[in-house]
Amino acid sequence: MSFKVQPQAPSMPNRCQLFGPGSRPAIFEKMAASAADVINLDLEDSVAPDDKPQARANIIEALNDVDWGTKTVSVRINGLDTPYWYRDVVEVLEKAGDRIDRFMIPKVGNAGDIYAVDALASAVEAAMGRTKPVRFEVIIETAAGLAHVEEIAAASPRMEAMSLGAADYAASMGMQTTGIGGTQENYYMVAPDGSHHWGDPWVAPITAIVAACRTHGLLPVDGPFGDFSDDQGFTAQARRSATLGMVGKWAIHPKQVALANEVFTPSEAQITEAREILAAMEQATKDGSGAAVYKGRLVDLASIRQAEVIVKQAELITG
Ligand SMILES: C[C@@H](C(=O)SCCNC(=O)CCNC(=O)[C@H](O)C(C)(C)COP(=O)(O)OP(=O)(O)OC[C@H]1O[C@@H](n2cnc3c(N)ncnc32)[C@H](O)[C@@H]1OP(=O)(O)O)[C@H](O)C(=O)O
Ligand SMILES: [Mg+2]
Repeated sequence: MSFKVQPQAPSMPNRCQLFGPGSRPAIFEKMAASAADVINLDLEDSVAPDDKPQARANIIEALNDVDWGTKTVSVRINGLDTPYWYRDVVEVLEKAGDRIDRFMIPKVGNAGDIYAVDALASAVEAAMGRTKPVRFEVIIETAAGLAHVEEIAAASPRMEAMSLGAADYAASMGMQTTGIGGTQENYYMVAPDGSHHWGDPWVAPITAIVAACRTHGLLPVDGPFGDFSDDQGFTAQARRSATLGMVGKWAIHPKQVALANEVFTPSEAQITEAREILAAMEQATKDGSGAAVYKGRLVDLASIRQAEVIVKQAELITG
């Protein structure tokens, strides 16, 4: 371990982030009634330019009037290359009351983008006498965002979570794809027998995001999976992300919420195994040993840390 101890990510459930366009207020109550841990009310790419002012007004009304229960509520503002984002920040913070928890900042390219939103949010909060600072989550979805992922993670004490936006990321990187996340038809290896084996083109940005988040104590989150008719594909993508250290995934349709919650909630079998490993290591420690054999395989002090990840995830969900 480095002399600098790795900070803990915020202790909050973040298994599923359900999105809905701010221009579609009829679904807000349904979003609030869903089993998602986080709600993302969108002002960015799911809202047409002419609808932005009305979407802002809808979101402000919903933040004041809808019962969001214990969910984390986040508003995705427009990108810093647009004329909309400053009004998103100012109007929402001036009028939305205390029920807003996070701003999601899309297409961040460097720490300066976070600084700009931080400065504006700080000024509005001071002017309004707001005592609850809004927290930030960002989307890594450009080449610049990936290149500067660590400085972005460290950019502000407001930072809480970071997601991969597979569609914009693919566009920015010039990837030859049209699908949003998951298996991409042309990303395959050919085995000696000529059969095709598909690889995961998202593993590099996911790993970079997880490393930046873990270094700076943020929650790493997998973004959208566009084909909401493909449950198997969603679950496979979510399982890969969970295996690589992400804590949750977006849902762009309500049917994806249960799928995400299932993957990012440790199963009974995973929890039992983790507890058995901890028990085996407790016995090993009593016996004066730093290692033990569990089900025919080595477990040691690192296994304690691995098992504790799963036990802590389970405890976070059950409270
Ligand atoms: C890719 C980049 C992104 O920006 S992703 C995030 C932005 N996108 C969105 O926010 C889209 C969110 N989803 C939707 O708008 C809709 O779900 C839809 C358009 C995809 C489908 O809506 P539709 O009404 O046609 O779907 P139905 O199957 O008919 O709905 C069934 C039922 O559920 C209700 N519903 C629909 N959507 C939602 C929702 N989001 N939340 C809650 N409830 C919802 C709907 O009203 C129906 O209700 P019922 O009639 O049964 O009562 C990213 O940035 C990148 O770059 O990667
Ligand atoms: Mg995007």
